[in-house]
Amino acid sequence: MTTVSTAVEAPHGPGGPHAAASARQVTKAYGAGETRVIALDAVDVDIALGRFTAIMGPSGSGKSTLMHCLAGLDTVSDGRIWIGATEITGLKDRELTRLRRDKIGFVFQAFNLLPTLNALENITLPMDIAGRKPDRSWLDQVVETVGLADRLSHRPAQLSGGQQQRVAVARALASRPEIIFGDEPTGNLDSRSGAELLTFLRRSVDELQQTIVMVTHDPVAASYADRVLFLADGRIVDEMAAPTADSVLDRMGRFDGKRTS
Ligand SMILES: Nc1ncnc2c1ncn2[C@@H]1O[C@H](COP(=O)(O)OP(=O)(O)OP(=O)(O)O)[C@@H](O)[C@H]1O
Repeated sequence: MTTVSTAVEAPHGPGGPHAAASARQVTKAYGAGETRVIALDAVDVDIALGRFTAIMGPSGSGKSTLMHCLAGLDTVSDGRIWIGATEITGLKDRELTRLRRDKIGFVFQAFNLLPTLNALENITLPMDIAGRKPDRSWLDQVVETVGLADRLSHRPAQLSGGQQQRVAVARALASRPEIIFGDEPTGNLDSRSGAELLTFLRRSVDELQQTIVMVTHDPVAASYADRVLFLADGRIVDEMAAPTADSVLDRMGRFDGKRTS
């Protein structure tokens, strides 16, 4: 671990120039007294820039909590978090909202598309709301990458679940966020649509240099990542580079007596 910089304006966070996000000694506790739960226990992690990272672990191990804290959707009880060079712990609500809007993309299980807008309008909606003009050539590249070029004028109801989720991914990619967080983004998809979506996420990393962090229970989904972080009881207990579905399944099997979904 490198020395933790205290300057908010530092050119990079404590993980160095190749970290898109970093956590240092992050603890998250819910409740108080006898019902107090330590969801994250002094977690240190760096999320590699331009890479695809999966977060796995048994149910209740703290995966969603870690992702929500890294993405500034939840506050930490202790410790510090950076997105790129910007420390987000301690930011005021308004600054955090702006940072999330400008630097972070989200893909959740629910697609959250507006039914009255077509695919293209849904993709550009967050930028329209922010008053930003989409970069046309980038948008074309994103639409091409996620394979939606011939579906742009369709409304969500005219698209399959997999296509709707691809619109949600394109929406996350459109503003070129520094980092995209996905919470079980393939959770509601059949296996074919899920595989398609994971291929698109992989391509956005390989071809568009996107940084992606994805929480998943599925070893096949995790095998699309460059690196898997394994959480247990609120701590990162292991990690794996170049994962395969079998190697991830094998590692998950060693969480003795714990449910994995
Ligand atoms: N809002 C909350 N209030 C109280 N406890 C919470 C809250 N959110 C999470 N927890 C607890 O924190 C721990 C970690 O939860 P978290 O949702 O991060 O786990 P997870 O690994 O994502 O689980 P799953 O795989 O089941 O989605 C669990 O013990 C959970 O019960």
